[in-house]
Amino acid sequence: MEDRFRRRIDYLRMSITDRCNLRCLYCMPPQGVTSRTRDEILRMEEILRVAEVAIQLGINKFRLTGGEPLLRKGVIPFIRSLALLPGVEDIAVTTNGTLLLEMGEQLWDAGVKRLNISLDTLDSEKFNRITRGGNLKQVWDGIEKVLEIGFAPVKLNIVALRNFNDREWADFARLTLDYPLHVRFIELMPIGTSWTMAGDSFVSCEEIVSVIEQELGELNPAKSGVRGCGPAEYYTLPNSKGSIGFIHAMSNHFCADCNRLRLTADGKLRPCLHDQHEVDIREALRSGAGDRELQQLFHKAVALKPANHHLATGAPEAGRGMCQIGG
Ligand SMILES: Nc1nc2c(ncn2[C@@H]2O[C@H](COP(=O)(O)OP(=O)(O)OP(=O)(O)O)[C@@H](O)[C@H]2O)c(=O)[nH]1
Ligand SMILES: C[S@@+](CC[C@H](N)C(=O)[O-])C[C@H]1O[C@@H](n2cnc3c(N)ncnc32)[C@H](O)[C@@H]1O
Ligand code: SF4
Ligand code: SF4
Repeated sequence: MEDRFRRRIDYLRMSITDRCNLRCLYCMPPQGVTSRTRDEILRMEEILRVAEVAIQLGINKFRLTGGEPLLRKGVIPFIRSLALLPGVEDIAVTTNGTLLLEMGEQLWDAGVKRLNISLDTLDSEKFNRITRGGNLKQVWDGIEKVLEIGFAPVKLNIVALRNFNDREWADFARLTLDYPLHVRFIELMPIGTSWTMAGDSFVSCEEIVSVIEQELGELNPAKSGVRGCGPAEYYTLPNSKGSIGFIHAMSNHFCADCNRLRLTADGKLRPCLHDQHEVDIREALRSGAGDRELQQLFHKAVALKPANHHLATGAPEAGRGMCQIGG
């Protein structure tokens, strides 16, 4: 599919649950968000049907996210079925890593070969604080486990936060010397819970580059690139096993290259992360709509894609938080 700005849309990010076992300060309120009822959430067979229709329209890359996607009951058989659909070229998962130690092997066997794992600090006490209760060792053991299994690339997502992880950027960068990890610094976006904290906590990727270069020397653009469908720009340190990526969603947005649609856990096609428009596909699925009708809903969503987000100039709230939309 192509949108009205001639962008090719071939990537669907599917939020398979709005629930999470962590409560990251910038993503969720302490009590969590009110989850949709079981009936409101798409069943696994319904999500698979959406994927089939997406494939008919040229979408061949899928990402499972949430909430915490590995909490969703039936996620492994679902991935196995998704991987068997003709036309699927890439299945990736964005996860907080808490369940990787026990689920890594099953994920691999089901057909996932690469993972993005959120990890905002290498300090146990700070990790516990930012996630409101998480255990760093549990996540780190999971990371070592998936590296051992052979997942590649394994990417770490680090939301850059002033007065929180601003002394750790070089430590994260150093990890790439010892491990085949792709550490990615993400600019904090004002959405949901982080709407109010973005002003004080925001750090630009430019600043992170300069801090890392002061400590570790010049970063070079990654020669061979890093497999992925997203907007990160990758650099390397000499003799590193991994790379250092930057996701500058705020200071220099990448919307001109936007390639994606989202499916929310409650069955809405979402044209843009930062735009309230949504197209309901759940009712059509449940009232027996045929492929053509479902395809039309995809076309409707693609037609609603904005040229870019307007966060810098005071865009209206996204309407829901990252964990609900599928960040
Ligand atoms: N502005 C914007 N930011 C996004 C979008 N999708 C993801 N992001 C940001 O990018 C971060 C990393 O996303 P991931 O889920 O790891 O996926 P990715 O980096 O796009 O995926 P790959 O390159 O395929 O590995 C998210 O945490 C968001 O902060 C998007 O559509 N728009
Ligand atoms: C919403 S989570 C869902 C998947 C999974 N629970 C995880 O944490 O990886 C997806 C990604 O969104 C990022 N994220 C959440 N809120 C954000 C914000 N306000 N700005 C930038 N990234 C954000 C998280 O750090 C995480 O990497
Ligand atoms: S960022 Fe991921 S792990 Fe953290 S609260 Fe949001 S959904 Fe949960
Ligand atoms: S903010 Fe919207 S237009 Fe920009 S990259 Fe994200 S989804 Fe695409």
